[in-house]
Amino acid sequence: MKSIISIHHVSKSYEGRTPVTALQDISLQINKGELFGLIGPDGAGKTSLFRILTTLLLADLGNASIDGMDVVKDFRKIRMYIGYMPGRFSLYQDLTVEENLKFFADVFNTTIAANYDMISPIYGQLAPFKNRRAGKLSGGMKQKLALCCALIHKPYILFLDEPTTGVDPVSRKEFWQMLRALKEQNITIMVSTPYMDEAALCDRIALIQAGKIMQVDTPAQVIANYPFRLYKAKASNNYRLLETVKEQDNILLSYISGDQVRLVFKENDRRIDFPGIELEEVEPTIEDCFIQLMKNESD
Ligand SMILES: Nc1ncnc2c1ncn2[C@@H]1O[C@H](COP(=O)(O)OP(=O)(O)OP(=O)(O)O)[C@@H](O)[C@H]1O
Repeated sequence: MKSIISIHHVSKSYEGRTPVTALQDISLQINKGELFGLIGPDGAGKTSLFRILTTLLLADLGNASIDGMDVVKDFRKIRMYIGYMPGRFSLYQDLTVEENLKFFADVFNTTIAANYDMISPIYGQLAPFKNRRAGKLSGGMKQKLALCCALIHKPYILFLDEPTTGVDPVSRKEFWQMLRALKEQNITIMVSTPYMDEAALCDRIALIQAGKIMQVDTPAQVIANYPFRLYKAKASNNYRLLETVKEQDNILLSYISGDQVRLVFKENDRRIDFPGIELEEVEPTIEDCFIQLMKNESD
């Protein structure tokens, strides 16, 4: 498959009293038409990578290209073909829905009418509120408007930085349906998220932590690559259970996930010195894979 976003050995640090290494030797290829997820917690380096790819920040080392255009030399050209939705949607709070959209259309020397077909399925939901100021919209509505603004010049590559952070679960679900529909129109989408459950909705994902890519694969293959048998345990007090198992030498991994403790045993010794626990083998989730890879990196 043809790659449309190519990243080669990109590194980025920020100077300051405490210098921060935000990206360490990142290499990635994103294929044409892919819905690609960059999955990682706050501070992992997602925004830094997005800003380098959208020509807003220079890498210290390495290079990247968008559809054959270099992010440094060809930055003007790239900006015409990409759409970027930054984290914390960059809307003008005092402008109305329609004024925001018109502003972004003007920036790209186009009009809402000329590109209405591109945004109509999403803008249709916003139309009843077109005279409302952006600052008075709900999180889900802001998110839809920000997506329309990123799409108004008909880009064929979209960069969406944490578009679902702080948005309610229903809007999150709707948003992913919109992304699927955009993918059907042959738009390549690179999207970042700290929500591990959203990883399953991508064609391929990169798991990023502390500026390093730990694994790149399809969500199903990331799960298939999990190297251990994983168990869930429930007890009357999960925190006490966790403290107990951390003292035991037959436990390789232990952490709380939701209402249970997740456990990986060394070899086959499944002894737990805690009364009345229920133990059951489970399929790993992307979050389990992430935690295991993080542990690998720190060992
Ligand atoms: N302008 C800056 N100056 C100094 N440090 C920075 C700057 N921008 C980001 N960082 C630091 O670089 C690291 C990576 O930040 P980045 O914003 O790229 O990560 P992220 O995964 O997008 O996280 P978040 O969701 O919190 O923005 C973090 O430790 C962050 O504090």
